Amino acid sequence: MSDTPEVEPEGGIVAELEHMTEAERAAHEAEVAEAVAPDREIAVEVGDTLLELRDVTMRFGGLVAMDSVSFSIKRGEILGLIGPNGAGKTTCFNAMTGVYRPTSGQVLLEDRPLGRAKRHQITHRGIARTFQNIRLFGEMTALENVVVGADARHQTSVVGALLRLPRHHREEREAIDRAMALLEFMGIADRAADKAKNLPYGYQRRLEIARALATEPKLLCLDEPAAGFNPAEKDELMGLIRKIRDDGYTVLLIEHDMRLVMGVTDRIVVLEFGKKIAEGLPAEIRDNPAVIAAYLGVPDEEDTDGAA
Ligand SMILES: Nc1ncnc2c1ncn2[C@@H]1O[C@H](COP(=O)(O)OP(=O)(O)OP(=O)(O)O)[C@@H](O)[C@H]1O
Repeated sequence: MSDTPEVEPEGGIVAELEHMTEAERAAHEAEVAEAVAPDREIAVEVGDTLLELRDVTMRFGGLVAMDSVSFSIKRGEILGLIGPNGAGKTTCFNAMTGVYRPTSGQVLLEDRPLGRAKRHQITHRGIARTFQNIRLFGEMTALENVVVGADARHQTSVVGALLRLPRHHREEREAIDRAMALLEFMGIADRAADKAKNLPYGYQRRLEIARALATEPKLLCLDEPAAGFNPAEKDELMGLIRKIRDDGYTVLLIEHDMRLVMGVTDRIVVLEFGKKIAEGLPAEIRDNPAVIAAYLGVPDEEDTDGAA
């Protein structure tokens, strides 16, 4: 982030796409997918535990936002984290990403406790997240926002950047190429050169995801990515989340829209008043009496959407 380059999108990539044959386009899409998931061996180990919460408790004064919560996320899965408002879902993300340190209990990534690791160290270890309220650099272009995300992975030092050493140049070029591939993967490459603040809302949400992916995370945590979306946009987002997983990423999803959650997740963990009340396959969760009771009297998602 010390030396954010002036970033120009690759010459006419979107225009080029329009003139491609079907075969050329398929080959190009495969290239994009390859660029988006550079660490393909992650897919080989699908099923191992990637992240584990062990009896995590999070207190704020007298309020217990998480009460001895335990669950794990397996590599290659899409895990849903649901629960009524105030159940502790975002607190759970915050405890996993170094925003808060658990009052007690442990978060382990690949069997190693996160311990006292700071946010940037946790990003380096492989956890990336988006936020309920969009947090982009509004004055930067879409492409620059993603390049800044990729900066978290750079090897070169500040001195290297200041002296414009060849290694710095190479990394800068690679970061721009990968950022462009990420924008394309998320379907927003046509606005790469626009300032983030001028992008339509749906583009901003997808840009947040592209930026999180730029850090090459082992685990991508999405906090209500469909907030404010209409049904068609939600369907598109479901497709994107599946595509991200199919590219070898593991996804943890907080979402209020039950149709989206049931339609895209492999497993679901349910919180209520800071406690885990259920865990299982979407069909099991849908029929679980404790879950149904937790949601009774809670406004329908159609009413709460857009409020985030
Ligand atoms: N920094 C904080 N200080 C005090 N209380 C907090 C803090 N962060 C969260 N809480 C409280 O912890 C509880 C859980 O909040 P959290 O935001 O995790 O719920 P949530 O399940 O994400 O809710 P929503 O669906 O509304 O986003 C709430 O009662 C909230 O007020």
